[in-house]
Amino acid sequence: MAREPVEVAPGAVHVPGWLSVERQRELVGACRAWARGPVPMRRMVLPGGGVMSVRTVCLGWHWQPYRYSRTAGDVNGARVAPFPDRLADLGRAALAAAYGEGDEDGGAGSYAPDAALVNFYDGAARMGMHQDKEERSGAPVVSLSIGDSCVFRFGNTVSRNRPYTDVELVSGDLFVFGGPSRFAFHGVPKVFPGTADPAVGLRTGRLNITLRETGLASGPGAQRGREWPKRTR
Ligand SMILES: O=C(O)CCC(=O)C(=O)O
Ligand SMILES: [Fe+2]
Repeated sequence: MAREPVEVAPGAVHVPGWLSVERQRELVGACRAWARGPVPMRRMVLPGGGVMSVRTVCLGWHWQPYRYSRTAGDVNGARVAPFPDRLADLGRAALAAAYGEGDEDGGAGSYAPDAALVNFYDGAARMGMHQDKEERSGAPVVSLSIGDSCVFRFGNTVSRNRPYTDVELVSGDLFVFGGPSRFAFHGVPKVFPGTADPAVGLRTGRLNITLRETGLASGPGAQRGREWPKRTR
């Protein structure tokens, strides 16, 4: 059962226990398939040559530090898998759960995510404080967590330093950041290995799926990001 949403910062909402165990199992199965390709899940290489500890595969648009493209020039040159409609539906439901918004323009019903990053963390993986800022849309980011619990550090829009709030994200939790928090720094300083419920189908590790509106393509939904706060940085 979903517990009450908690507003961690203005526009940043944690909804514990939002995904049912069945839905989590389904997503774990889907992530296994997405991880195989056409662009395989891999550790991203940063422009300075460092290699991320998290493994990532993208849907809809390929993200590599620090831009989106349709093809994965940094992996195998293949075009990324299309963005699945059911993830867009899940994104709209997530926004409604976090913000309680309906079908009005700019509300949950008009959310049209077109890119997903699927991240896998083993027990030693971390993600440093960063902003999700390659999107041209100011629409919220929807984040779903499955498997091992972690510390999710949610900060401010000015720097990667304090003030920030550490939130424990548990399997099934939803976290949405939009509005004034859309371009806040955030990261994952710690994963707790072995804390996952085996019923979700992940023996070890943590999966995180973020849904984003890139604002990059023309077509339905492309202008909807205008309804959300414009990025300022
Ligand atoms: O793993 C998480 O909870 C956050 C992932 C994230 O920030 C990202 O993919 O940009
Ligand atoms: Fe992020």
